[in-house]
Amino acid sequence: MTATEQVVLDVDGLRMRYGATDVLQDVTFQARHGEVLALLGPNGAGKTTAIEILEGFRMRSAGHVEVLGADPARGDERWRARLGVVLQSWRDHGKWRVRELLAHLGRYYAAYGTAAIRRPWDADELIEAVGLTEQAGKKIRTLSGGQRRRLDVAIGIVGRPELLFLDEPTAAFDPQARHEFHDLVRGLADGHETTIMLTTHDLDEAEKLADRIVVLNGGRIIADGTAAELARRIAGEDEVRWVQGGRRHTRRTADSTGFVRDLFRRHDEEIHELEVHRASLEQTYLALVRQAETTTEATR
Ligand SMILES: Nc1ncnc2c1ncn2[C@@H]1O[C@H](COP(=O)(O)OP(=O)(O)OP(=O)(O)O)[C@@H](O)[C@H]1O
Repeated sequence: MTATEQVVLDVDGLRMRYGATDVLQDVTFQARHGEVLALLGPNGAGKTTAIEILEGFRMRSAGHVEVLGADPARGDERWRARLGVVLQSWRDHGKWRVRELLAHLGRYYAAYGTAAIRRPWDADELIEAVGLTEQAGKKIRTLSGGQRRRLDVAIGIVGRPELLFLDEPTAAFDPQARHEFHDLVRGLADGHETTIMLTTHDLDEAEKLADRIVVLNGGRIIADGTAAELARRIAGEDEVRWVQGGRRHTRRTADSTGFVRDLFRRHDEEIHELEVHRASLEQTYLALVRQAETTTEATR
């Protein structure tokens, strides 16, 4: 098995029940090594509950869950050192300086380094990777909201996690910080082969970052696939536009990649201004949730 085929997260028939209410029912999905998976869903859908179960912070009611080869309910320190978690903003240690705190927290991971993964991440390299070089010597309480969030991410990855959980990572970011953060996350997945599971309400972010999208609604998975696959489920077809011989053409197709490949094979340099449009993830997501809610109401 190659590294990229390796299943890092394996969830099968997960159920979580509070009293008489199931807040997660029959949740089944997997994530493979180096994948970025976005978990989407309306408020109260069960995202935080699911993630806390995967992180080993909450006991499930039923189902099979395997994270980095272990049951999170029984994960030991060595297992935990391979996970990274970015939750709310780091509010403690306001008097600590950025480099000092990261070097301090990093020391915990030194015992868990392997031949393949040197732990922890060198504090200065990490600070540069998250774009805090100018703030390295500053006290944490003097950082802006966006800088503090970058520090949260740095704290989450200082142990070079193999699997990283990000809970609404860019909620307080300005557009530039968001853009840089997206590059950082893609770099972690592509360059460092970190598997990432993130929750977000920002559908542009999910579309940009995620290799795969899982949509939860009312505790059940209502969709699982790439943004393009989900869009096709709803919209059915992509729209391809191009200019050929001075004329504008438009075609709807369920296989835009195959259509474009064929178009170039047949007409090659005659093709100009090619565009492929598919339903935005936002349109798709809203349609999926609406569809799921209509079905639930009909079966009530
Ligand atoms: N300890 C608890 N006891 C009882 N019910 C709970 C508990 N924790 C969460 N719930 C319920 O479980 C459901 C799922 O909550 P959860 O926080 O997982 O949703 P979410 O998708 O993360 O929502 P949001 O987008 O608002 O953060 C909600 O109806 C919530 O009220």
